[in-house]
Amino acid sequence: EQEDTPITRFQQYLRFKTAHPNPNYTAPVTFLVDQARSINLTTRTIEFVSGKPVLLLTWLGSNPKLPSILFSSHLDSVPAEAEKWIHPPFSAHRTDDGHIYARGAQDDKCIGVQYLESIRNLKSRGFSPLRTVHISYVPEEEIGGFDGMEKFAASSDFAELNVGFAMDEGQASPGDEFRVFFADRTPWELVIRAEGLPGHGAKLYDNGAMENLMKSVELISKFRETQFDFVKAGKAANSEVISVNPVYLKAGTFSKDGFVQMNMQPSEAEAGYDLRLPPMADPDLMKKRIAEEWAPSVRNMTFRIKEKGKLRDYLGRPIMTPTNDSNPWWSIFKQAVEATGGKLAKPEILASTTDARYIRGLGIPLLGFSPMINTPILLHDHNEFLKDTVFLKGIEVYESVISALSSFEAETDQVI
Ligand code: MET
Ligand SMILES: [Zn+2]
Ligand SMILES: [Zn+2]
Repeated sequence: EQEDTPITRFQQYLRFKTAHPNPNYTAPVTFLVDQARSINLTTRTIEFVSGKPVLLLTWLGSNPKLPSILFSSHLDSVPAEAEKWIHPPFSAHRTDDGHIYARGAQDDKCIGVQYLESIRNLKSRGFSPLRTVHISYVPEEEIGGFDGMEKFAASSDFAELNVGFAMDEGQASPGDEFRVFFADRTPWELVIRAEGLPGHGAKLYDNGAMENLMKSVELISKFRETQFDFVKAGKAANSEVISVNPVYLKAGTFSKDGFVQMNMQPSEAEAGYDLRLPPMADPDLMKKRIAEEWAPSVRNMTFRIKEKGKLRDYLGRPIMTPTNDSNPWWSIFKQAVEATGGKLAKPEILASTTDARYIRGLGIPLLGFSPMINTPILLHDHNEFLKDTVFLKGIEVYESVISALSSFEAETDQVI
């Protein structure tokens, strides 16, 4: 018979095949509901979009009138190329030295289970919260959160939770200080496209689609380099500059079965980019540069931007959570981490993007935090793993954080 411990429960959760493009949401939700019931949390599943459940767990506080605390994580994962891993990505294989390999081990199934395990421990010690504690498990984060947190955060169900402070995923720390994030960069999907006359493969002529696309690709690479130079010179963190990385190229005279006519210069060419803007960036300036330099109509070019989030909240402020004494939640959080013997690194902007932006966008303070120290940053990489001891330490950290935050007495009705 298999033992039932925090580690085996983590492994069980890791084994659900939650990778896009076909994440299994049913099985992990059933598992989490069982776990939640075993420690007497109330459970509720809301489907804003059919087949894409949001699971909400609640631990009622003794003063439910006070604003509540929300801990969130996402159910889904990015794909994994199984054959390139040393252990299958949904095996949750645990090596003799305690490394647990799985897609999602760091991003972000660890926190999903740690929230529950820490509440299990707090309950067994007889702790009861003053403020209500909610835990949410949301779908679709890895493809933008549109059918997940975006809809949940905009719903009356969410408003009724009266959330005063929230936490969501962060990132591993290779050093021995925990990392904490007060803002995310905003993602844009950028597609630039060129059209031109097709031509014989042997002909030199101007304004072909490929020619024009390649010119833009070069310009974008140069811009990328200038941003990266700031990072390399130590003048800015990765997350403080604008990143623009090519993710696909599409051109060529192809037949349906993949045959390419090598002596044709094609009439259409397209490139896709992942572009991320830090909260202080000027989106209009970026759009101007794209329109005038990267996809100018004089070179027969067009572009599309899909903005997967806003840079400003409803009051027009950059979407950021204060990490100083003006934010009492920050001080409580910091002390709670330090009470476990942990140290916090200087708060950062997250280079990638999480569902946090939808909650911060409502004016609710939120910190991104995944308690993993002395751990290489492996999210979205091959061989993602988390060490068992690091996972267990994280449970202890959340016990401290959840008990401290949920015991905070002051009314905090003002928007921070
Ligand atoms: C692009 S929306 C966010 C999806 C994912 N978390 C990322 O940062 O890429
Ligand atoms: Zn994530
Ligand atoms: Zn991710």
